[in-house]
Amino acid sequence: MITLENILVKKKDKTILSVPHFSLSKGSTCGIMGPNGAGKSTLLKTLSFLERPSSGTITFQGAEITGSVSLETRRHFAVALQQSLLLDTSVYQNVALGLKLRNRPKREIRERVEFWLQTFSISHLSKKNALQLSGGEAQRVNLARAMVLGPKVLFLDEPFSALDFPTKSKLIKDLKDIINKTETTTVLISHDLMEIKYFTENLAILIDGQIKQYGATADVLSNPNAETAAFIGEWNKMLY
Ligand SMILES: Nc1ncnc2c1ncn2[C@@H]1O[C@H](COP(=O)(O)OP(=O)(O)OP(=O)(O)O)[C@@H](O)[C@H]1O
Repeated sequence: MITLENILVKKKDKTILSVPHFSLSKGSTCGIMGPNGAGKSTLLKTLSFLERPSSGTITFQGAEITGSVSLETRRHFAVALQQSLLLDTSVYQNVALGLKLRNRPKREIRERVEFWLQTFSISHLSKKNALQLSGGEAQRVNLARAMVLGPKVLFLDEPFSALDFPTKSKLIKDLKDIINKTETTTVLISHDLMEIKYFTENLAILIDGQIKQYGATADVLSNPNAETAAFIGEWNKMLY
């Protein structure tokens, strides 16, 4: 789906991301874990074309993306962050906004918004102001707002980290079901091993701007290499 080759991202002459090769297969769920400042958000911004690398090649669905990214390509991606950044209007309008900006017909907007409000179990909040929601409700609206656009790739940067355990586990389960059904390729940055273990098929361990291990999540966690073990080792042993 997306391939990176010889990617370097430099900030103020310092290399903060160096990825010789990375590929994300269609319909997969990929976790990214690593210490604070390792470059996880930078990798996510590079994969989602929000930030252009200093050098290297990015391929999307077999076509190399050079120069500026077309609006059409950008529209295949959706990003949800830890902070839901909702607008001061109703839940319905927040979810409808992206479709309105794409000039979709009114009837289609209504049908799609209603479908996604229902799918995320937030239909009852439709008329409520989005700034008056709990953290869990706001994150559901945030994810509905992303999924209503029918993205091919969904990028999630710690979307569950501010939620309490029951709220988080219910949302993760619902989102996993949705992603499986829609076969949406998904990238999840998380610091939570349980989240990663439940949600992702593949896992990349990023340390000091480099991917130190990448493979099936179960393999990476059960057979960590020395660098992965030094990062997650004790925690992994305590939990599993
Ligand atoms: N605009 C910038 N200018 C200079 N340095 C930057 C800039 N953006 C990021 N960095 C640096 O790049 C490194 C990687 O940042 P990034 O946000 O990608 O890490 P991260 O793994 O997502 O961190 P965290 O887990 O704390 O969110 C950090 O050392 C950060 O300080």
